[in-house]
Amino acid sequence: MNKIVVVYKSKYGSTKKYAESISDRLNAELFECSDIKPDKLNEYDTIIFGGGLYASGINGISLITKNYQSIKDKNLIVFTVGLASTDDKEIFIPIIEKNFAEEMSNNIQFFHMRGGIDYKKLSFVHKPMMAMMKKIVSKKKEEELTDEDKMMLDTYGDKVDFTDINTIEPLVQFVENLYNK
Ligand SMILES: Cc1cc2nc3c(=O)[nH]c(=O)nc-3n(C[C@H](O)[C@H](O)[C@H](O)COP(=O)(O)O)c2cc1C
Repeated sequence: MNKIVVVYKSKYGSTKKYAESISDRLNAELFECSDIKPDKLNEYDTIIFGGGLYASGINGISLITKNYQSIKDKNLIVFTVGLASTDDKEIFIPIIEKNFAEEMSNNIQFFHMRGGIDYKKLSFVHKPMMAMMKKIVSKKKEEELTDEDKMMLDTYGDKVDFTDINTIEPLVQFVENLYNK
């Protein structure tokens, strides 16, 4: 019997929302990252991991990278959730390069979804981080600003929610195709 698991790490809830919908659609078991022991991953033949983006790091991704050798023969899927627009997939190349060794990134299927931010709810660690990022970006010349920088400056201090559950569809179809071959 084929088994699928969805594991997620979510600080403010966007990644959790996507992970729950993906597990519903695929009839997959669902775990918050800290509720699953690495050994348990061996029970599944498809592992879907989702994590929020924090300063280009993927929250919780060490579950996959640290245990890669024992899970590398499985279907591995990682989805990220961040504020940045997902229209241009090129912007995720440096994020993948930062988080994974080349062998891993060649063997993992990636998907990117959009999250949100509510500055009022940021933790005591994240609030000054965002203030620092704003300070750095504000010093850039207009022509040096990336789309991501502009979006951050436009939404700084506010509450924005770009989550769109329909954007799980490519991931869901990818996994369904694995089983319909
Ligand atoms: C300190 C901090 C750093 C962030 N860095 C990034 C980033 O590098 N790229 C990005 O797209 N979004 C970034 N975000 C936005 C989060 O990824 C976004 O809020 C996402 O919805 C978080 O998902 P979660 O609530 O499931 O953890 C950052 C947010 C905070 C608070």
